[in-house]
Amino acid sequence: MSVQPPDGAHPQLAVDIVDRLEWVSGLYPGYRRAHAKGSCYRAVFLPTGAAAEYTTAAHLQGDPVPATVRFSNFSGNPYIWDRTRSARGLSVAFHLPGGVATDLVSVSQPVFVAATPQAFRNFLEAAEPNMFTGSPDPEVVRRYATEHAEAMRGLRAVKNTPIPVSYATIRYWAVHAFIWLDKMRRRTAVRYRWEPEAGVQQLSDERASEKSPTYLSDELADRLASTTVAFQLKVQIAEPGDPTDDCTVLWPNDRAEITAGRLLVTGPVEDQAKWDRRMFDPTRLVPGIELSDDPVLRFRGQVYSVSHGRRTQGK
Ligand code: HEM
Repeated sequence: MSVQPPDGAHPQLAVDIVDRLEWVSGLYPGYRRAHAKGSCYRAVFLPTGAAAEYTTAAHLQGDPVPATVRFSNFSGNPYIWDRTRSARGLSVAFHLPGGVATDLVSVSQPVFVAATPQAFRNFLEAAEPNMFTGSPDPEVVRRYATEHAEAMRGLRAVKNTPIPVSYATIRYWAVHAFIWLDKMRRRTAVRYRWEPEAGVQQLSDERASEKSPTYLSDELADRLASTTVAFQLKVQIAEPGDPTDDCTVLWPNDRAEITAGRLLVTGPVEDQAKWDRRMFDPTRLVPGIELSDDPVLRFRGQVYSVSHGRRTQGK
């Protein structure tokens, strides 16, 4: 297992961004500074073997792999109502022999709102609540969007995020490009997506208004008692020239795609507190996978460590 070091470390920017996340969502000691509300579940990943042609990564070959997953809501507020229109997360830790793990962290939108860590810092500055109204100043947000045209697709995705029927009826994207390496060290750029086997299902505003503040975890408990919760791991294969360094840009729809495996969620973990403390880190990789040159991806491990450090010290 390796947590790949970033090319350029930005320790001060990571601290600045975590401070700003606290300002935008509020400070909740002991909780993640983003995706604070969530729960962890046992799971198993069943690889199809289709990825083995492109990567030697141990969890993508053929044998079933035990996994732990965490479903979450985007906000840093752990009490946020589930019927809020905002992104949801699906984080997966694949457990390999010898205590090794590799993580895949995904959200319910295909692109991000910033192409660089610095631009995301500027976005948070624009999203800061005005001290008199308690809400972001629409004029400041508009200015950010004008100055960062590349953010428009991500901002639109945030605005139109569906309110899901269930955590099990959402499509989740890992957003960034990753690099797969085969036995000959040949490199292929890929992007991951979890496709829900239950289909994508969302609530109308009227139906959502009837839902309880915790309906997503309640619904998942009921669903797991009576049926299987499953996702297929779809992997888009880049063609030469497809950008790997920009998580605000999609690759064309006609790129080849493989189904790398099936994730079956089986039930809640017994030790919820232990698993919730864990840091799910998109840069925790195994041989056969490398980080792409996406600066946001390379930065995430640093900023997650700052948040993890604070919350595990009860701050
Ligand atoms: C510069 C960009 C980003 C910043 C500053 C940021 C910040 C954070 C922070 C502080 C946490 C809490 C970490 C912890 O305490 O364990 C977090 C969690 C999370 N982030 Fe990000 N994030 C960024 C980009 C992204 C992107 C592009 C995605 C899309 C996949 C994403 C998805 C998630 C998810 C799903 C979680 C919850 C992980 C879990 O279940 O533990 N983030 N983020």
